Amino acid sequence: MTVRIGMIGPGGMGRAHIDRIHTVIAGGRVTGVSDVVTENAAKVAESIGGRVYETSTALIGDPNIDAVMICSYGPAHKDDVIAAVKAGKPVFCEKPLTPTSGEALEIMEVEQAGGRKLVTVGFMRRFDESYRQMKAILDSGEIGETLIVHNRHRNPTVPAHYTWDMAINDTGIHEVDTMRWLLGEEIVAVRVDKPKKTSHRFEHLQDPLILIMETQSGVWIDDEIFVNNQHSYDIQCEAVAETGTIRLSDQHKIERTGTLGRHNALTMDHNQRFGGAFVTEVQEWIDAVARGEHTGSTSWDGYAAACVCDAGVKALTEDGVVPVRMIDKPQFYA
Ligand SMILES: NC(=O)C1=CN([C@@H]2O[C@H](COP(=O)(O)OP(=O)(O)OC[C@H]3O[C@@H](n4cnc5c(N)ncnc54)[C@H](O)[C@@H]3O)[C@@H](O)[C@H]2O)C=CC1
Ligand SMILES: O=C1[C@@H](O)[C@H](O)[C@@H](O)[C@H](O)[C@H]1O
Repeated sequence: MTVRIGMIGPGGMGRAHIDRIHTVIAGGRVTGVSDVVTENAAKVAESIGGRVYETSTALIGDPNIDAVMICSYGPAHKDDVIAAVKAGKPVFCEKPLTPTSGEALEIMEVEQAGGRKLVTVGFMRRFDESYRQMKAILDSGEIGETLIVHNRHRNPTVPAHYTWDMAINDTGIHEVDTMRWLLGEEIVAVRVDKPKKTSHRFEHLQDPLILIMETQSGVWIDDEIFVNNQHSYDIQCEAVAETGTIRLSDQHKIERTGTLGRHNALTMDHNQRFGGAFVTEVQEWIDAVARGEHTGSTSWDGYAAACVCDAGVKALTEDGVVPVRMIDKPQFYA
């Protein structure tokens, strides 16, 4: 069976997923697209020999679409995720599930009422080989309890429409989810430290910033978020445990040695750095859809991450520690 996928919002991320699905991933094909910019939808549909839909509602409602992939921007996710769930279709939604926790709660309510887990959130770092190796070592207990985790999330630049809160709920949300998964516990409190701002790019951003998080058991996490570093997509993570530390190694693909010394080729974007993780993530989703099962992060994960981000966004405008508020995990997501 080939899973017929309808893609909503084939921009940069959506087109990269289409390319993966049509070249290296087995078992699926994007057969329809919709976009608020209809010319974009038409162009992408033509390039893949697929159908263009006037609206996402029409795409979701078409019985010839088996599953839905949402790659529009965060604030547009909720309505389409809910429509797909109501139509009983598996839906892969790029991160963030929603920028705020209230919207994610609405999704969970509709999903639970339908009685089937249908929503998968695109937190791809869970599928990255190097993060997986870190987690396996920490879970084995061989270096004791984890005490501190240091993270760095750096981008060369971000577009002008990147709003002030996105440093937390669009960028930092990757570390929020990865830390919940890596440590297997919830984050209970956050603080944002605000260093001197870069003179490059946008006045409306606090860039860089340091997001400080604390987990239920007291693990202390820091995350430097710097989205206009002008040089590379630089993701770092180091876990400090009782008798050892583990960190992601440098993510360069090659190293050249010559008269000018030794040089790394740094990754410049998410597709270069996490290409392998995206392939594994989307392959597992398509396989699960074909079997009629759920896989990957749930709406609960999208909700829990959004709760931490809500507190982080508040902490961006206030001094001091902000507690994270979330409901108890429903049995449905256990
Ligand atoms: N996992 C990762 O590392 C990454 C994830 N993303 C996520 O992917 C999503 C898309 O990001 P990009 O592709 O970078 O953005 P983009 O701006 O390149 O593409 C978004 C597309 O969605 C369309 N769109 C916007 N609102 C819509 C609506 N209501 N209905 C239908 N189409 C709509 C736009 O016209 C555009 O074609 C975001 O949720 C973003 O956070 C983006 C980059 C990396
Ligand atoms: O998800 C992503 C973008 O949406 C986000 O805006 C960037 O900051 C991240 O590095 C990238 O992985």
